[in-house]
Amino acid sequence: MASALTSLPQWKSLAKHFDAIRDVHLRKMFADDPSRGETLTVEAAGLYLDYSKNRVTAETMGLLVGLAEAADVQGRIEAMFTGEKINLTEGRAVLHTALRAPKGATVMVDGENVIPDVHAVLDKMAKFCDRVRGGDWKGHTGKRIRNIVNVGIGGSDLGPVMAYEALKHFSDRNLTMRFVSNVDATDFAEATVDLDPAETLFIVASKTFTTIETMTNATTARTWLLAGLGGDEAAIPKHFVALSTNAELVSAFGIDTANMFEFWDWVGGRYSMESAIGLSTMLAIGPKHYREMLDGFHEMDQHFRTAPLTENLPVLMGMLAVWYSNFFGCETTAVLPYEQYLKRFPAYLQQLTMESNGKYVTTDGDRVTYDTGMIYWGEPGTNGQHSFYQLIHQGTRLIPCDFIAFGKSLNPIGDHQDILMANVLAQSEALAFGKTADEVAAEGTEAWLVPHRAFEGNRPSSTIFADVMSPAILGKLVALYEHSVYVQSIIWNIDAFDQWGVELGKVLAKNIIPELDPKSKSDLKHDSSTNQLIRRYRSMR
Ligand SMILES: O=P(O)(O)OC[C@H]1O[C@](O)(CO)[C@@H](O)[C@@H]1O
Repeated sequence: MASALTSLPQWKSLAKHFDAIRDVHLRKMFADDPSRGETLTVEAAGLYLDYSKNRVTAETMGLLVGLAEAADVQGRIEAMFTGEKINLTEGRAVLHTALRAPKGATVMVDGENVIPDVHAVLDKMAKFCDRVRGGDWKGHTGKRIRNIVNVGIGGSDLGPVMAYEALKHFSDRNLTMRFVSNVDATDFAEATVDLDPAETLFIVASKTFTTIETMTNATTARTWLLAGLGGDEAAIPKHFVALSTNAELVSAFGIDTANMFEFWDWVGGRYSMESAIGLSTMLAIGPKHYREMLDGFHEMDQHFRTAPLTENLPVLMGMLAVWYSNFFGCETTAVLPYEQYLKRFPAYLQQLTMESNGKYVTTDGDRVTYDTGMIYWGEPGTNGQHSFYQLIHQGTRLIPCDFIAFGKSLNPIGDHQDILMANVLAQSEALAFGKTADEVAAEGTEAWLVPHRAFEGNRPSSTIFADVMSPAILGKLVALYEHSVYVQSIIWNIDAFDQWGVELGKVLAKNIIPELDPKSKSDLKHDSSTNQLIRRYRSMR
């Protein structure tokens, strides 16, 4: 049965257009339209997007925008910003944009303006951060806090880690920041091996406060702290704070709810890095820089909400993703930041993009008849050039790339920045234009070697430029990808804000835990493979 999406006339026009341009080389596109490097660009909120090295023409972009209009992208954007319950399967509004709205804004959820609550939590976080950073918040023995350990996983870890790394330049170097996420005890052991419990503050970050990895690590942290401080339970409130939507479970865990920083069910885990989940970020960079980050997010939000679709950065990026996923059949997108501070950005994006758009059921409950979310991956340049770029240049798969680069370095030493920038420019040029067999032969290459040394090119990429890494730019970049993900989900008619796909494994793991005990008498009722692996593990313990 054809789906509503693929029956749209706009979809059909795109399919027809795709047949016409699928084999057109970027060399020809640039020859036919020598100014496309200037025209197929957009600049907004301090980000410059050059999408001219994509396998598109102005006509393609018009057709993609036509599809976005047909899918009512503008209406769906407004629905998100105004608190409609667009997370259908969980019956929730999706309002990460409210977290970064200014004090005077109004965003209604169930008849209540949530902005005063958002700012009350931000103010509470700022006061707390000032006390810790200023040395007024003392540990149990009277020593000031010098180590912060964020205990969380998924959205309660990836955003904080990524933001800490991204904004390290702005961070207080007197504070040691650590992040524990994996239930593998090695993560906890290595993160705390050199820390003095008397100077250590644990942030237990969990929206639900039920996540087994986080609760296991938090319990271990409690034991570690008490062991180091003579077992006095009175130490807990001075060394533990919680970030959660679940006051009841925070309290049951033994953390004073006065030391809990709240957020709400309309903030998805992977959209929460600027909620209370950002406490570690605020501790590292301070409340002023944190506000600058929120303002950066907000500027991109405003752009997304108000700019015409043809000049709307997240819309254009989202529609390009649809183009590559559904027409070229691309399976992955590489995100390649030429900025060392963004080294964890691809890992962060993996959750944002794949937990959001890894869905095969439409909002109407039907199986989709087209591909949805692509696989996102990447590494900072130039490191990736010396490992996996070979496959992007000469492999058999088409991998659209997002290059992210900056005009200035926060560490301007010698000619590093020019060399870095020359590389990012060279990569997108080489990918697009390649090197023909004739060009290779003309260099005197022996005939048998020519095919190996030729580059067919026609590999698409987008380049995003910003001035210099800063809290505001980070906010803009994250918001850009968040909104691009949403645009894709609108076209595909999937719920980008639930994550039922992670549930089954959680339930099965809970069942298996008691079965791992070698003394367990319970009959193993799994498949023969799982049964045998459990028996093996029992004997290996
Ligand atoms: O913050 P919590 O509730 O511990 O959840 C952590 C992560 O687990 C998930 O629910 C997936 O299992 C993510 O969506 C979330 O970011």
